[in-house]
This record gives sequence, C-alpha cells and structure tokens, in this order.
Amino acid sequence: MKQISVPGSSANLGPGFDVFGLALKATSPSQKFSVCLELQIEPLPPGAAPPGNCEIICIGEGADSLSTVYDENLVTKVALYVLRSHGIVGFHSPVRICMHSGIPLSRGLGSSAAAVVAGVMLGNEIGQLNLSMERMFDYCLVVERHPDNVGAACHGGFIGAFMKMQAPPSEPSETLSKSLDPPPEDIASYHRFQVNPDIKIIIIIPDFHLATTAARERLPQTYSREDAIFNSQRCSLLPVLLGESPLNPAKISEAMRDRLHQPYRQDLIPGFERVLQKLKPEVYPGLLGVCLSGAGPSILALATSNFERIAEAVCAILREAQDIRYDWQVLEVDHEGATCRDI
Ligand SMILES: Nc1ncnc2c1ncn2[C@@H]1O[C@H](COP(=O)(O)OP(=O)(O)OP(=O)(O)O)[C@@H](O)[C@H]1O
Ligand SMILES: N[C@@H](CCO)C(=O)O
Repeated sequence: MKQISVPGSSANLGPGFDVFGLALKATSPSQKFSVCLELQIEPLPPGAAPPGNCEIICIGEGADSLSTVYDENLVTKVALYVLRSHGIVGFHSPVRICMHSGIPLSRGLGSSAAAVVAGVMLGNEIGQLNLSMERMFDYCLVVERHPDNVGAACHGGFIGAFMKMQAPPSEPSETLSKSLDPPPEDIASYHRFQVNPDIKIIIIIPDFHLATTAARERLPQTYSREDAIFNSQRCSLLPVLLGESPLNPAKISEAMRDRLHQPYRQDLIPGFERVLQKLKPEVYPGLLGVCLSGAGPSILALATSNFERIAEAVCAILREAQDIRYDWQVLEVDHEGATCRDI
C-alpha cells in the first residue's frame, strides 16, 4: 500500500501576494489539526468493480462536503487528467483511495492546493509515470494557478515563486474535464528560503469558510504605483529577515505589511483590521508579525515565544467583532513537502 502526504500551507505572508508560500506542520500528533492531507492507495482484488475502478473514502476535515465520486472529487479528477495526458484512460485496475484531510477547508490553509498536489502524485503513482517533482509542479500549476500554495505544498519550506507563463493554454476546469495535453514545461520558477528555526507559526482559525474565489473577487484589477512599490520593497526584505539570526521583530513586522490584498479582504474577516493595529512586537514580546493566511479567513502570526498570549489576544479582538468559535494552533515549518512512500 502507498501513502501520499501533502502539507497544508499559508500563502502571501503579507506582501507576497501570489508569491510567498509557507508549508505547515503540526508540532505534535495530539493537535486538533494535522494540517496535512494523506491518501492511502490500496489495490482492490480483481473482482472488485467500484465505479470507474476507484472507491473513495473521505475522512477528516470537511469530509461530508467532499465528493466520493471518482470523476467529481478534485483529487481523483486531477489524477485522471495526469493519466489522460499520458494516453491512459481511467484507473486501469481497481483501487480504494482513503483520503484523510487534516487541513480545514476554505480557511486559507491551502486545502485545495494540497488536493491538487495529491491528485498529481496519485496519477503519477497509478500510471507508474515516474515524473519528477519539478514536472509534477507544472501539472499542479495548470490546475491551481497560484504558485505560492502549490509551491510550498510540493517542495516544502518557505518558498517564493513566479510564473514564467501567465496564461496556460486552457482554463483549469477545461483542463480537468477534457484536456489530453500535458502542461507546457517549466511554467514557474521557485526558490526555497532559509527560515530561522526559532520561528513558529500561530494560526488562528475562525469557524467560517471563505472560498478563495470569493476573496479574490474583492481585489481591484489595477493598483497605484505607490502600492506596488510598498509591497515590492517589503517582498525584497522579508525572506532575508526571516532567515537571520538574531531576528529583528520590528523590521519583520513592518516587512509583513501589505497593500495589495489585505485592505480589500479585511471586511470579510470582522476584527482583522484591529488585529493588525494592535498586535505589534513592542506590545507582545516574541511576536514577529501578523497577516492573513492565504486568502483568509485564518490569521497567521509569526512568533518565537509567548504563543498563547499572542493567540488569545488575537482571538479576543476577533471575538469582540464577531462572537464565533476560534481555534488556534502553534505550527512549524514543514521542510519535507509532498511525499509518496510504501506503508
Ligand atoms: N481533500 C480534498 N478532496 C477534494 N477536494 C478538496 C479537498 N480539499 C479541498 N478540496 C476542494 O477545495 C475547496 C477549497 O478551496 P479554496 O481554494 O476555497 O480554499 P483553501 O485552498 O482551503 O484556501 P487557500 O487557497 O486560501 O489557502 C473545497 O471546497 C473543495 O472543493
Ligand atoms: N495567493 C492566493 C492564495 C490563495 O490561494 C490569494 O491570496 O488569493
């Protein structure tokens, strides 16, 4: 039996909209969210005939809302595309795929990117295609077009990435439903930055969903020169600052400010604007900086100590604005990325 594991991820890290991605992992197995998508692939006896030769079992986060139909579920749809583009039609022998998701859905923690990466790896495994991780990254990018989450999910660590090709040949939905063509090669470039090992990630997860598409619809088509400069100045410093020792909290906090997406999304997360105003390293020792995790609604704080005090302070501010449940968890950087191994 094979097991595919893909980490959840946090995109943007403030100024790096569609650029930065940070792969995440739980600090202990007892934490509520493993922040990882796991697929177990089990061959079924030749007589078994599930529809499409593929039985899907979903457990974990959002399992009730995920399709178990082989040509509807995002993971298996991506796998079918990878197979089709290699001249292989469908799952050739019966398999059971048990998906266990520890990544809360639509919370800005990269669940869809993890599903896409897992789907590409599943296609690679079923078709015995022997694709390199670099080539699998191309496959991921024609389906999920932001290199930030998929870059971190594939390669692990803290990455920055840029697309070399802005518009792959067809829309993701068309690619998934009927394309026979493999993706162009080398669609994006990425780089893994060093991260000071003292840095931990506090994720505050509100109890509501925010689809990335809805959060992207909030964004303007064009930006002012001032805002573009504001973000590129911070993007150029943040990866260096996060790799340094000792860390400089005041500089990091300033370098995590953003003008390209957070100001347009903050109304969707009541209290977030106030969190940005109040959570400063000079008031909360150990804190490095705060931003939205991906498209939200989760909030990410980088810190080296005082995790509970920082997390509770964020939750208290959010609760004043919206009295709902907030989970928080301290996470680490996942350095491994996506893996496939025998179990
Ligand atoms: N394990 C999975 N199996 C199948 N589909 C999944 C799985 N995980 C996520 N998805 C699909 O991805 C959707 C969530 O994607 P969305 O981009 O809105 O949020 P996200 O990826 O969690 O957040 P972000 O992109 O901001 O980090 C789910 O509603 C579901 O359709
Ligand atoms: N960079 C993306 C991440 C979510 O997939 C966004 O902020 O919309």
